[in-house]
Amino acid sequence: MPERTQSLTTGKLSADDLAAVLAPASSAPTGRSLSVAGLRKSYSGTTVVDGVDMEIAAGEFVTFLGSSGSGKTTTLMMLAGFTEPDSGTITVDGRDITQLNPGKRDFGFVFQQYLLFPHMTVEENVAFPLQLRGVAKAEIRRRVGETLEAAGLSKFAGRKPRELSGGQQQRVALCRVLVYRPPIVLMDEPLGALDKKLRDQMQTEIKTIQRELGLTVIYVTHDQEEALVLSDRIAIMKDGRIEQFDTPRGLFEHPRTPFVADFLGSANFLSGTVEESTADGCTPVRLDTGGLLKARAHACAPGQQVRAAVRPGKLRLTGVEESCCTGTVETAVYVGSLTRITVRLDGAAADTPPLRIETAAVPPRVGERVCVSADPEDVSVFDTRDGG
Ligand SMILES: Nc1ncnc2c1ncn2[C@@H]1O[C@H](COP(=O)(O)OP(=O)(O)OP(=O)(O)O)[C@@H](O)[C@H]1O
Repeated sequence: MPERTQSLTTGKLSADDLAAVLAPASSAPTGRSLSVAGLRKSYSGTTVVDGVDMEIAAGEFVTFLGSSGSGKTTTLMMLAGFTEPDSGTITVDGRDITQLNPGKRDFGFVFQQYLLFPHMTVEENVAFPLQLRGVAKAEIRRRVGETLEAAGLSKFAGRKPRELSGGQQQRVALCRVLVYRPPIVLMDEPLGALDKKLRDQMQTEIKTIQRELGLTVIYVTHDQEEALVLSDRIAIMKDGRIEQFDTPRGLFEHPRTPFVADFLGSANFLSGTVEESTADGCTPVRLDTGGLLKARAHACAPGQQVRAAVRPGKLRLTGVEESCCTGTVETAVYVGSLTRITVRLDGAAADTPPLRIETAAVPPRVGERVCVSADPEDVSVFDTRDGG
């Protein structure tokens, strides 16, 4: 059965179909590059966006990820032109658009609230942006028809938004943006109101459409998994600043701050003092508890107070080696594909949290003596003076 027929019979959006319908004749990416420099915003004397700088390439999928109140939406609203920055510049393909009103920017927007016009049918909603742009009636009919068909929404064309499910409404909202092929699409928690299963499905669809059309997408979420699935790069935001702007792998494997190490996934933090570097180029850290943990090469001097960070899945339970830390297993909980273990290191103060370890190997028993180590490449070191 051809894919399009399949998508219609299942009633699901076929991302490939939608991309094929909307793709421009040329194979060049439709997305534009975006550059942000020194973006700031305060409300009543409180700075909520504090000097955001970033370069986003044409066709890139970039996500702002951070906890509530970290300034994600305010930054997005400044890019959109709905919020005026106190200072800073925004350029698209080298053209300064900082003072341009939102309508003139020609960006596409998809929000958590679908913001469909309730008095208009699905068809009228999707046609609206083309009417605004003065597209000829016959062309509007053709494009709207094709877009709705590809999205598996043709049979709902005459319905009002209130007669659709949440997922269907969000698909209409997506169609309404993609129908006019904006060079940059801004999305603020667009899947936030959908249940987990639908969210997972729509993530894949959004990613396929973005990639195939070469759209530049800037996305806001506080859902880590969603950010990892969708993004080429993620900007981790904290207190109005970008803590790190990097690929998902870069953030996971080379976090530049303790906040990033702990925010994405989670990390064990161990205080210690740097010892003389060894011939293998690693940074040995003598933990306050007494054990030795080797970290990857890091610019720090012997005697420096640091915190070493290592993810639960990267700690190994081994026999006694030179660079390991001994301790006792406190808990071991089987959770399906792996076992979550906590280990109290010898010498650890009673009020320090135990080490968290995840292993797919046969787990030790509670009360068993173990030796904990890690590949130095998986151990990050942060200077305590930098909040580490
Ligand atoms: N119009 C406004 N007037 C006053 N304060 C505001 C305004 N808009 C946002 N803020 C404040 O700015 C800070 C950042 O808000 P913003 O909505 O950008 O955060 P966010 O990271 O998107 O959070 P969330 O995930 O909860 O949406 C918050 O403390 C918020 O209360």
